[in-house]
Amino acid sequence: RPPHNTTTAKLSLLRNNSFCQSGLFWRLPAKDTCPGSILPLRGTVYILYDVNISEGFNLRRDVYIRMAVFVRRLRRRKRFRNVRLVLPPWPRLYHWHSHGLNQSDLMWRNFFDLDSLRRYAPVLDYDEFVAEYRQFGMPAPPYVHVSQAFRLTHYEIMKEQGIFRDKYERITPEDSNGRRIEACNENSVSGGPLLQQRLLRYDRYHCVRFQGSAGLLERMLREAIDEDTSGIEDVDDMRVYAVLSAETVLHDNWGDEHFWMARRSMRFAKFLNQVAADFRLMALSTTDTTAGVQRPAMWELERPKRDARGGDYLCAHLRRGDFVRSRESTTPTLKAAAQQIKQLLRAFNLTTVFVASDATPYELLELKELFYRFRFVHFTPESNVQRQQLKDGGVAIVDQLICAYARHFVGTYESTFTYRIYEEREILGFSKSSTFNTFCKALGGNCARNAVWPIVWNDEDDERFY
Ligand SMILES: C[C@@H]1O[C@H](OP(=O)(O)OP(=O)(O)OC[C@H]2O[C@@H](n3cnc4c(=O)[nH]c(N)nc43)[C@H](O)[C@@H]2O)[C@@H](O)[C@H](O)[C@@H]1O
Repeated sequence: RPPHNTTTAKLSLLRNNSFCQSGLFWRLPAKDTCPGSILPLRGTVYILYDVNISEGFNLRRDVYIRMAVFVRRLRRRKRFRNVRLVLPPWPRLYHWHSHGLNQSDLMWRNFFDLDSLRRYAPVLDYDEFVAEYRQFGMPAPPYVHVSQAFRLTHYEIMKEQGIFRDKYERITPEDSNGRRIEACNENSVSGGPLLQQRLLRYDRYHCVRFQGSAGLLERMLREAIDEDTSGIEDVDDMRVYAVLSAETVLHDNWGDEHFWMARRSMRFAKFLNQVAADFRLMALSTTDTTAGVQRPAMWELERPKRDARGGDYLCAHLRRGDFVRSRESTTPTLKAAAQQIKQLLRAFNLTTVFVASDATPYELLELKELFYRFRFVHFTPESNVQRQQLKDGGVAIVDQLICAYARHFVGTYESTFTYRIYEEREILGFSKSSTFNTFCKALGGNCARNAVWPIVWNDEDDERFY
């Protein structure tokens, strides 16, 4: 796709612009010729981002946190006071196997409560962004003009004289031996398919070696804004930038109070919570009250607690799929997993196990047969209508929400799916011992355990941290 020429774009917009006839559409227009709704958008910087195409749902959630913490902080800077983070449409993910479902280009509101996200950081779903952007007077497609797109890639050698320094540099698509650097291929979707969006064009594409935390992105964006600014007359223009392979960016401070505030703001969409609550009630006789969990209407009202009891069931997250082959040495067989679950059920005097898994239906049947003296519960959508509504991503979230309310939880070694359940239980107020548990390869083995990253609270006004 050829880069779009900015000047041509500006001129054609000027000709067609029915809203803002007083000047270039992204400048502050005269009050009498433009809709009042766009005046507060003066100087907006829209940051679009996307993630490596092969990453799964739960790592993507972590990348969101890095970006959300970053833009919330960035808002403090004068040039970025109107910054917006544009949420990348979910492409069809590698793990979403179901057929007959519309699973590409999904908006975040299919999975998350956007109002809740927005009370932490200024975010827009992609279609909201396009609608907002069009108010600037874009009369016809392509509506969105990204002035610079940055495809991030790692440095080949991370340490200089043994030291890991924050740094970035724009590079050419070939290495010093003239070999093409695949990550720099402008037509590749490996950094995320964002630039393929039908209504979007970009002007300049940079391949960037990047090493450092989200704070370093500010420098990269400032440099871009400086390049795009010719003088006093366009210093406050609206700008759009895109960052691809944003998983390259590290957390400013992983696991601190900012991480946890952003994480707590990631409440799931209300209808997913309802499906999970109905299932917990009907299949597991569990309510918020009987489980003793905290879940105020707003995440800001949550407070530290450690006395959640959980429903009368144990939850096991048993990762199968690619883990069976790629992590063979740490992933238990079905039989070994069943042995470990049964030992835990006896230890906690429970009779019901809820299993969350990406196992095939055949594997699930095989597993169920190993629990003939216990109750084996697994969630599947109750109807085709519900399956269409939830999609594979929603089913996985319902699984997580059921595990989050269990008396005891055990998860899979090095699965981000398991880690997100740990976090949810930390927020809900469970004891660490009921949460941070990991399957071993075999019963009784001395095995590697997942890291324990407990929640960090700040119950005072968070403004003082900036
Ligand atoms: C090593 C890496 O691990 C990463 O997996 P990992 O961290 O477990 O976790 P995720 O990145 O979320 O990817 C696993 C995906 O598999 C499905 N899945 C896994 N467990 C369950 C479950 O209990 N219930 C349901 N309904 N679905 C499940 C779901 O679509 C989920 O997003 C992968 O994303 C990478 O591709 C790579 O394999």
